[in-house]
Amino acid sequence: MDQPKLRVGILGATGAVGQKFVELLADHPWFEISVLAASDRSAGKPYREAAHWIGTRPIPPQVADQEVVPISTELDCDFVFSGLSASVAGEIEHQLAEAGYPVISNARNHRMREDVPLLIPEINPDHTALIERQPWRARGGFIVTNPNCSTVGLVCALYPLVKTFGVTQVHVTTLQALSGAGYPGVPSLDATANVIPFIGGEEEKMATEPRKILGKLVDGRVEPAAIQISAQCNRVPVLEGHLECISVKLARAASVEEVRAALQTFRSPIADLQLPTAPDPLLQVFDEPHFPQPRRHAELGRGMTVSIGRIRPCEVFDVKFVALVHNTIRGAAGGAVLNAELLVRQGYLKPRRSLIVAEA
Ligand SMILES: NC(=O)C1=CN([C@@H]2O[C@H](COP(=O)(O)OP(=O)(O)OC[C@H]3O[C@@H](n4cnc5c(N)ncnc54)[C@H](OP(=O)(O)O)[C@@H]3O)[C@@H](O)[C@H]2O)C=CC1
Ligand SMILES: N[C@@H](CC(=O)OP(=O)(O)O)C(=O)O
Repeated sequence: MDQPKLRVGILGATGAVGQKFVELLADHPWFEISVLAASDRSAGKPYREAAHWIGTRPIPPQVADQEVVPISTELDCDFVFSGLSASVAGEIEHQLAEAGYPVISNARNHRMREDVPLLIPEINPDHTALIERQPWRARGGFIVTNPNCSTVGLVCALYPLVKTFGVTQVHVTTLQALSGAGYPGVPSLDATANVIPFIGGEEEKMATEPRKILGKLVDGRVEPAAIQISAQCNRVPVLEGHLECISVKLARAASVEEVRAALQTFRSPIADLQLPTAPDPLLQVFDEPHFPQPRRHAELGRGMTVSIGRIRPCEVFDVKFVALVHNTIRGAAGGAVLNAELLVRQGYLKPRRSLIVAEA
């Protein structure tokens, strides 16, 4: 890109997802970190003191001593990424959009709002048109969200089948990593050598979010896809990577080989946009019967690839397989960064100063 880097703020920069944003944005070719914002507990401290750093690489040196600031409507940046706790994200993101900031959010609060895109660039890049219906648009502000981490893996795996054969019913059972619960997350006495068969709100999100993402944009509104989804969600003692066992009823009959071919040959509609964070290919299909595995494959495509394996006939529906998604990269910070890259290419993200000058 032949223009200066856009200056970004990270809301919730000290949290588990905020730290992933810091890692992914430290050397980003289009964006530079300008603001690190968190709660009053962290404000005023250097980032290395405020964040309990859980990354496996050191804190990027350019932000280690940067002061964490409180969240306000006068942040010195062109747009913000939100990795805020859902307990506060709804109100804060709303205020920032109202103040004219584009908000690229990872939190659940605004995902199902009618005028907010629930975006996976490889699946529904056209849904960004919803931005034009948002009440904050005239002042330059808007909100775009990315889906729940398990939803992302499910929808990426389903999309080629939806396009090629149609899908009517889905049953999915998840095995979700501990990092999905943030830090410090699940108590060690619950998590160690154990499985917890409940993640609050997760099954409801998996049943509803895919219908919006796979929905069609008609007269500026999303008509949800008519797919029935039943989800069962479990927390397992894995660090990163949600594994999902998926059974699918197709709208028209297809052999396992046809299903495999649809997944293997899927080409993303944004493949030619050369977005820095987009994986190529989006889907990695394994033939080995014991793949994909979280420890071995979650990092594929720098954590942005969705891996698929064990494609076989289903005795109840038509076909079943396993999918793996990196929950804090593709399912969280990396997904949001890719959303922002698409918004740059579509002309929605620009230097904020130029908008303010144009308004004056
Ligand atoms: N972990 C994951 O895999 C995924 C998480 N998400 C979502 O991403 C968001 C962040 O999750 P995660 O990083 O795990 O959560 P954490 O609890 O680790 O981090 C929460 C962040 O929010 C900040 N915060 C909390 N209260 C306030 C407040 N009153 N004002 C300003 N900032 C505040 C915290 O700042 P401070 O440190 O100062 O308290 C911290 O930076 C959540 O909405 C979560 O649901 C989505 C998909 C996947
Ligand atoms: N619930 C997810 C993480 C999460 O916070 O999801 P959401 O952003 O949809 O609330 C997990 O535990 O793995």
